[in-house]
Amino acid sequence: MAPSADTPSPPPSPTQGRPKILVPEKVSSEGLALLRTLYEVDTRTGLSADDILALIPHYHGLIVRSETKVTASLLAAGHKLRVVARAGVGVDNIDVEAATKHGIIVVNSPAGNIVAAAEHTIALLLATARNVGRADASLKAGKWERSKLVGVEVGHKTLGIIGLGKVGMKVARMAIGLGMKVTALDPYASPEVAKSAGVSLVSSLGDLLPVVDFLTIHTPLLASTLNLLGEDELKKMKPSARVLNVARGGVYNEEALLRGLDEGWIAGAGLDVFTKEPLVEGSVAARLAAHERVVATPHLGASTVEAQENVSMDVCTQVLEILRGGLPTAAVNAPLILPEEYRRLQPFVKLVEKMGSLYTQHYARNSPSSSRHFELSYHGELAGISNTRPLFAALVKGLVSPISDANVNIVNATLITKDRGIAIDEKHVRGDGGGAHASAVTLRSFDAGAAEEQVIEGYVSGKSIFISKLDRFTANFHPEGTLLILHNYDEPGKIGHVGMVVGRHGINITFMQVAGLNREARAKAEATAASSVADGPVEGDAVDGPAPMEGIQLTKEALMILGVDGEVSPEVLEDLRRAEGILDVSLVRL
Ligand SMILES: NC(=O)c1ccc[n+]([C@@H]2O[C@H](COP(=O)([O-])OP(=O)(O)OC[C@H]3O[C@@H](n4cnc5c(N)ncnc54)[C@H](O)[C@@H]3O)[C@@H](O)[C@H]2O)c1
Ligand SMILES: O=C(O)[C@H](O)COP(=O)(O)O
Repeated sequence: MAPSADTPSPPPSPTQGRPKILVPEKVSSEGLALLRTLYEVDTRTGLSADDILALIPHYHGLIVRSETKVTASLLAAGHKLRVVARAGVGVDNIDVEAATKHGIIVVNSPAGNIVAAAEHTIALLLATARNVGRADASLKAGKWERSKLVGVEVGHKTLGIIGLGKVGMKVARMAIGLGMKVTALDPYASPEVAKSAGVSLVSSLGDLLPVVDFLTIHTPLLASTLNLLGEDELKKMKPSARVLNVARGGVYNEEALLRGLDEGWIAGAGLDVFTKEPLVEGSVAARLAAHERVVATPHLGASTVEAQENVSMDVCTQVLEILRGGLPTAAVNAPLILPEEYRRLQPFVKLVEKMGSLYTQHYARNSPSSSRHFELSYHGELAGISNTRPLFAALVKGLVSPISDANVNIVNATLITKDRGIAIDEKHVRGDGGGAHASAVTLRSFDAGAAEEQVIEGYVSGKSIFISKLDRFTANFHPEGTLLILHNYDEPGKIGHVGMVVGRHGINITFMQVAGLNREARAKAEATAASSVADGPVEGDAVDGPAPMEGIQLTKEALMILGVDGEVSPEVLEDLRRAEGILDVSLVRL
């Protein structure tokens, strides 16, 4: 696309064959100096979106922070573009899918600004506690308002953290250093790591919200975290509580937070991020930032000299490598599958990713203490494949995608397992012929705390993927769409009752399947039932887990798998869990 007459002219020095990199935001000079040894680097801040669109056809690399919107049309206009680098973590301003489509690599710096974000959270914590912003403004206005600006101490108070990942854990350690008690909610955090840091973990918002004096959020913005804290949740907190957000705008519902501050259900807020940045005059976000009980900063979490040097070095090193044909260390969209392996492995990659996601949503929900040791076994023809790297990466992607916005690929999969304390062994089971199928995959999770290992088995038929086993149950369903998985006693009337509950909430069932106990489990259950009938109950016997209604019903357990259309609210799940004979219910989005 040729630049139009009213757009800025291309960079002054005509290229002498050296690749060119456009930097339209403030990026630390350390990394840029490294790039200048080999390439032509143009730092041009203050450009409009149209300016960048007009200039982009001349550039091989683009380095941005969170302000530049790297849209599909900008990427399409970048005929020479080979890499887009995000000097920071979040890539929500980049259309990664469009970049992948155009073969443009997107890289970021996953860890360069963690300390900066955590320190900024602590700065907002203390500023909200001691009215630092208001006091400063009042003094600058020539006032001396000591009695109006009395604050509260943070020492001995309870800080609630939602999301105990890289930033959350750093905040926890700093807060403990300030003498605070720290309680966190993160269903996927390691209890061992939390315990060793002195953080107590709770398993629901209901357990967290009423007890905290301060609340801070450190999750990514995902479908599951958007509006995580609305009116109902904020009203569960002490009216003296203060809330912080240095993660992403949208995790607190901004309208509810504004009302909470106006009506006094919440005492104050420290906000660094907003749903729309920069703020739009008159918007709810702008009214929040202007509120007298809010200390607000313009997305400064990562804005320290040190963090900017870190992220600049991280991404510039990668841009340097990519433009000379090397590999990035933190690629956001490196292909999960290499072209030559694509045709052969593609359906299995899809299957294994779904198995990982099914594991996290169906099992990890109930056993956050899982030691996260997995075994991925390949059976039949698949056992003969030597490069299973895409399958390994697909499992990691499936395991973490329901809880993280990390873009897992063959380049960063191992790094992500290390970061998250996940151990995966791969096993090639040659000679078993894949059972009933030409090739099959088994995922086992070993959990030191649980009585049994957890097993998911799957296979591919043509281009379709199927789950054939979930623990002791033999199944045969497509792991796709929204599923409700119910563990229940297999009794007459159960299906009708479940259908009624779901129908009452206006949810349409697209398919339903009952998965019964497999042969081995059934034989075991029958033996247990027979011996319990022969022995009779012994006084004082302890019963672990949900007690069967009668011994013989051990043989009548089943899984009911429902494919559903429409939104499944927590109330639907509660209604289903309350139904007689239902042992457990999980909602899985695949
Ligand atoms: N303001 C800034 O300038 C700035 C700087 C750095 C990072 N960030 C943001 O901070 C956030 C956290 O970054 P990180 O590097 O610590 O990410 P991370 O992936 O290391 O940690 C996120 C944690 O959230 C947990 N989680 C996911 N869904 C959850 C849920 N529904 N309930 C509870 N916990 C849940 C995950 O298990 C994980 O432990 C991201 O949104 C990132 O973009 C902002
Ligand atoms: O995602 C990030 O790294 C932070 O939100 C920082 O964004 P920034 O680089 O625009 O400061």
